[in-house]
Amino acid sequence: MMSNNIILAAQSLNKTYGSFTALHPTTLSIAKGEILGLVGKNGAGKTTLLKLITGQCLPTGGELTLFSETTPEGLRQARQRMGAIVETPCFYRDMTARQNLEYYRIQRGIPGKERVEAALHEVGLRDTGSKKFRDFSLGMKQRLGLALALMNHPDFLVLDEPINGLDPLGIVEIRELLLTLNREKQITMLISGHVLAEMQSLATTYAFIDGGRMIKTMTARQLEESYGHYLRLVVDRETGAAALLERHFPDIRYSIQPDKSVHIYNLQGQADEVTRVLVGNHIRLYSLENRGTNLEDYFVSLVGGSKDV
Ligand SMILES: Nc1ncnc2c1ncn2[C@@H]1O[C@H](COP(=O)(O)OP(=O)(O)OP(=O)(O)O)[C@@H](O)[C@H]1O
Repeated sequence: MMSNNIILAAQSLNKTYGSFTALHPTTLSIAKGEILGLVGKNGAGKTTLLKLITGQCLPTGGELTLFSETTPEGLRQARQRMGAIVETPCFYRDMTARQNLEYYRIQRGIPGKERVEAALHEVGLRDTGSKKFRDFSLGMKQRLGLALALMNHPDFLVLDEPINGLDPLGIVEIRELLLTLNREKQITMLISGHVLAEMQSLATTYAFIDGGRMIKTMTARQLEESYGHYLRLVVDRETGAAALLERHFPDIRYSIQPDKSVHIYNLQGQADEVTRVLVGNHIRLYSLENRGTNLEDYFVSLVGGSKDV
């Protein structure tokens, strides 16, 4: 009997097109509340896996369990609890955000006109008024797709490359929005992407796929540790500095090296704050540097070849 905590379980799930294997037998599970980042280069098989999950294509073999359901009828019902954007939804260029969502609400038989308003509110598009879809920025288009996926109050969101093509600000906005949905509405997520760094601070678990094969899964913490990025500090009193930092950053993970330098594994984005705390407390800071491999280089070391195709 599968735990209720498991939203999705794939067991040797695979897909071939004639003699071509788009997805080799894949085993994967997603627990409630998780944000799984499915990372792979173009053509790696991400969309194929997502389509098998959403029911947009049928597996050649293996088993899929969604919300503890495995039969075709059970899966159909389980998918009612999902929201997905796999392949960009076809919105009407000459209609507004509201008109587009209302169209799909009726098409999909989702009861309650207020769902449109609520979904627009959730993605921050309530004030787009009479602006037509054709005049939307890419970020707004992604948000509208997300609003569509949210209209049926899903417990599980499946999003194919929601961050692809966005500018840095757009990336931050979508990431914040997805994190809010995950935290406030406890929506479990499966998100694909081909740039590992864009998934950072979003995914709680990573699954790396290449050439149709799932090559590795790891938690965000394991990723952080294994790609070996850290802040290296050299100070006059290393143990005093460490104790001080522990008080200011309760989640800090560090080690003191034989050469007395301090390596901090999880505060890369807070180097200024670390400096301020040390200097403000009369610790002499001789040097502070960001060290280690770049995240995308680590990705290439996992999957091989160029960073992108
Ligand atoms: N209907 C199909 N018939 C034959 N081959 C297909 C079909 N759909 C996908 N493929 C092939 O399966 C492989 C995996 O494709 P998939 O779309 O899953 O990759 P992806 O990782 O999502 O890449 P992208 O980011 O480009 O969408 C590709 O080589 C693709 O050409």
